[in-house]
Amino acid sequence: MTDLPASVPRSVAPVVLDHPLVQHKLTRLRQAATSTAGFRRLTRELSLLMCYEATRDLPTEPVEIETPLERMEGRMLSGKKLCFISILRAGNGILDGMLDLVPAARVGHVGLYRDHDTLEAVEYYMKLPEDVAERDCIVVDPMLATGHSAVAAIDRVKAAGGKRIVFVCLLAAPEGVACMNAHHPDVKIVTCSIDRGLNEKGYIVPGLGDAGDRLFGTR
Ligand SMILES: O=P(O)(O)OC[C@H]1O[C@H](OP(=O)(O)OP(=O)(O)O)[C@H](O)[C@@H]1O
Ligand SMILES: O=c1cc[nH]c(=O)[nH]1
Ligand SMILES: [Mg+2]
Repeated sequence: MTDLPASVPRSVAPVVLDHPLVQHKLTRLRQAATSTAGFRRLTRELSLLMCYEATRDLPTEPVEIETPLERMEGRMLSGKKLCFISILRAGNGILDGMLDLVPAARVGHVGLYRDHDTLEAVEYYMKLPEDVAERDCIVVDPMLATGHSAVAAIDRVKAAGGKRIVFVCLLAAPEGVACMNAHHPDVKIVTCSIDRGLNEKGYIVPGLGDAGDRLFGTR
């Protein structure tokens, strides 16, 4: 097989968090009997764990510090800055946990809803930090179903200059992963599970239902 030229982006394999804590919390999250409060708390806890993985490749630099006993060289995040981008509205459930870990990150919002009939993403709001081009971007949304919403959001982040992008979700469908790989093969997906597929209404199965409705108690 001939090697692709370096300019052609390749698909980055999705990272599935198979850690026991993640799987335990995800299973409780999926249960229909989990309350709105429980769903919100579990989403926040899972977000901390996903943030840990999504920030794995951030560069660090040596820093001289004094412990109470002696001088030493530690490491801290280098000058590169982070931007979290939440796909409204369910993305905000993940954003909260991410900001607990990186409180200084900038935040962008892309408002999209899925048209129930066409399953296409419809934009209703967008606000990104001006310097998004200089930041590492982590786009968050609990669900990657058809992939239309994530692809539309990342289209907009790239149009604004965003280059290094990771996409974080609780659940992905194989269809959504394929859609992302087709449109944004340079974007790494971090998820807690790749489920079996989509049902006739475009819901992830076995899934967890409508993430936005479960987070905000709107149904
Ligand atoms: O991959 P897709 O097929 O595009 O589906 C995933 C999208 O659907 C849900 O949003 P929804 O439209 O329900 O909006 P909400 O967050 O306001 O509930 C979910 O939070 C994703 O944004
Ligand atoms: O299963 C799904 C698919 C899209 N959006 C959701 O909230 N859940
Ligand atoms: Mg919804």
